[in-house]
Amino acid sequence: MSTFRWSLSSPRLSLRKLLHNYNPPSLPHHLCLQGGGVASSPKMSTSTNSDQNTNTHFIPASASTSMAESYQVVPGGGLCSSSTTSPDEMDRVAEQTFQRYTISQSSSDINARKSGKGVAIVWFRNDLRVLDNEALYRAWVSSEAVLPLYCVDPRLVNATTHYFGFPKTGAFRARFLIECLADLKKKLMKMGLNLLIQHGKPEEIIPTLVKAYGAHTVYAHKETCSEEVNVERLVSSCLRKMETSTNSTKLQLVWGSTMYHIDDLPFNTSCLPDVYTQFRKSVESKSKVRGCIKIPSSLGPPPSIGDWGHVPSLDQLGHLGEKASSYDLLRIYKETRNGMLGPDYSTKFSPWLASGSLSPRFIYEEVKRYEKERLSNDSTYWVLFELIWRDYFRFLSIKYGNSIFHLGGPRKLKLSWSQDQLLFESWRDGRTGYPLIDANMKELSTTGFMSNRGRQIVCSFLVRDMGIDWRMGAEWFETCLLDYDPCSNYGNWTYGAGVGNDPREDRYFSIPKQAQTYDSEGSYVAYWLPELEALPKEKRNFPGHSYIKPVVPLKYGNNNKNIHKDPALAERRTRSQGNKIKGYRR
Ligand SMILES: Cc1cc2nc3c(=O)[nH]c(=O)nc-3n(C[C@H](O)[C@H](O)[C@H](O)COP(=O)(O)OP(=O)(O)OC[C@H]3O[C@@H](n4cnc5c(N)ncnc54)[C@H](O)[C@@H]3O)c2cc1C
Ligand SMILES: Nc1ncnc2c1ncn2[C@@H]1O[C@H](COP(=O)(O)OP(=O)(O)OP(=O)(O)O)[C@@H](O)[C@H]1O
Repeated sequence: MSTFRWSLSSPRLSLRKLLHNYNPPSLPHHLCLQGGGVASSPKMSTSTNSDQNTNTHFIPASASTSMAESYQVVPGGGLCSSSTTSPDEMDRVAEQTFQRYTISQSSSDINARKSGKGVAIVWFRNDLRVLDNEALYRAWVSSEAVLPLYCVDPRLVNATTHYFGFPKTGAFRARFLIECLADLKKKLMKMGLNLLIQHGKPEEIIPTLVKAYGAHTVYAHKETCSEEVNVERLVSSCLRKMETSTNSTKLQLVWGSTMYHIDDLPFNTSCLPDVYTQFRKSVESKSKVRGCIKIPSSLGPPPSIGDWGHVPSLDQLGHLGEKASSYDLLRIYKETRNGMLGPDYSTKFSPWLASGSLSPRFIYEEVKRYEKERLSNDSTYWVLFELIWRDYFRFLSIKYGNSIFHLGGPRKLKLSWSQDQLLFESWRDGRTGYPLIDANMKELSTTGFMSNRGRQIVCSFLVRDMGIDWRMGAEWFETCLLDYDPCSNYGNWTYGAGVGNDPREDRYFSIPKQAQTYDSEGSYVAYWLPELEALPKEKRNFPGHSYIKPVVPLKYGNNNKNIHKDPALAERRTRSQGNKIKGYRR
């Protein structure tokens, strides 16, 4: 069988370590696009020690490297067509992808489009890509010289989450960001530009640059959540303050984070359907996904800059010495996507989508190409189906504003919740006594990733079995996730906590049932909890006295016999159960 694999072109990234952590020999090798190019972004490197910031790697002794080597997110995007893609091959696929999504300088109409004068700044945010980047394209069209800029904003990297004070950006995502920036810089240089990296607040840096280079416009991608929108407002207002009778510089915000463009929705976002299926059916039948923006392959020269700055190091992002620590898969994605173990069950596109290194429209075009050139089935469609979820949560964040971050959620429900620190910590650290929960939480803190199935299960357990304030879980995810995106994270948490737009009233995930269905042989739990490996397969998820005693009983379950006997914890548990019962009486 010919085999193909997903190949994002993406950052040389710590996700490699993540994948390194996966990969028991029994992994199903099946998830992949074929035929060339699934992404256009930074690349995932095979080299763990390839830059000076990468001196700390998490590679568990038990992990074999072969799978990690074989599951590479390919530079330049593209779906590779071999089971052992070499770096050379990946570079070739990346180059082909780049050609496909750019316009050659010799193309006849290319210069006809470029009419602008002076300097335009591109302020990169969560759009760390060159392909399908409308802000970059518009800046090029409207100027003689483009100045690409990234601001290392202390509010993102050296800050804490809103309510519970966890680190705002954990070590894995910080490392991922570094790799995305390094890759973006390299790509821009290849196109005759560079990336100016400055440390500080955009509202302070941008006006200074505008003044120094006489920039007439600042282009950036529009965000939707209040923290990011506030920064947009501050930048705009600082630019307005600089305005003189001869000089006015505008901040031009461009939409580019979703597969369906906001202007192509068949409704205003204030009337967005609250139920996902209605949203999906409506956009599928009435909207069209726009083509990717094709950008010239050469964009330079940039304005003359003395010091372009360096890609930040991990310690500059507040993580001194911390551990950050080919196959034809697309055709069977629908059957595998609920898996938990290994690199191949799902696409792993999310970190690149969240950093904007990868555009969802790019995936759309590549899936369509795969369908045309190879095959089209439920699985190929299902990737788009999942991407519509991502769009849905992004548009919901516009409709519901800050309520997605509030305890009562978009439905403004007044439920009572526990903030029991001990229970929360047992969840966070993977010590609840339920192997499926503990394995997932260990995977999260060790790699910065967790499967969608795992996220739903641990969310349900925290809010429904422990009765804990869902925002504690959401903020912990905000700290840890490589693919943290405020809309998808808080959207899914409000949904899972029953304060969002879920038409189902009590979305309870029964752990025994989930374990039997998705980890029937206990391979996943044994991978993350090696102490369970020696048990018979059918016992690994139900280890009884061979494992930590469960810290709470299940809401629907009869495992109360074996509950933790620590009286303080038991007392707290009773309280939190009380809260929970009260909380769920609607
Ligand atoms: C409690 C909870 C929190 C989550 N937080 C985030 C988050 O911060 N960032 C994030 O990108 N996703 C989040 N998700 C959604 C989902 O779990 C991840 O997108 C997915 O697991 C990423 O793996 P993948 O790229 O292999 O996904 P695949 O299964 O291959 O799906 C392809 C793409 O579809 C999109 N997608 C799939 N499922 C969802 C979903 N439920 N909601 C939104 N988009 C989806 C993602 O962009 C994903 O990359 C969360 C889900 C839950 C239940
Ligand atoms: N990108 C983001 N990531 C995480 N949290 C965010 C993001 N954007 C906004 N928030 C959250 O949104 C909330 C906004 O809080 P803020 O105090 O500004 O307003 P509020 O009083 O909560 O809301 P409102 O003004 O709508 O009543 C905070 O919980 C903040 O953390």
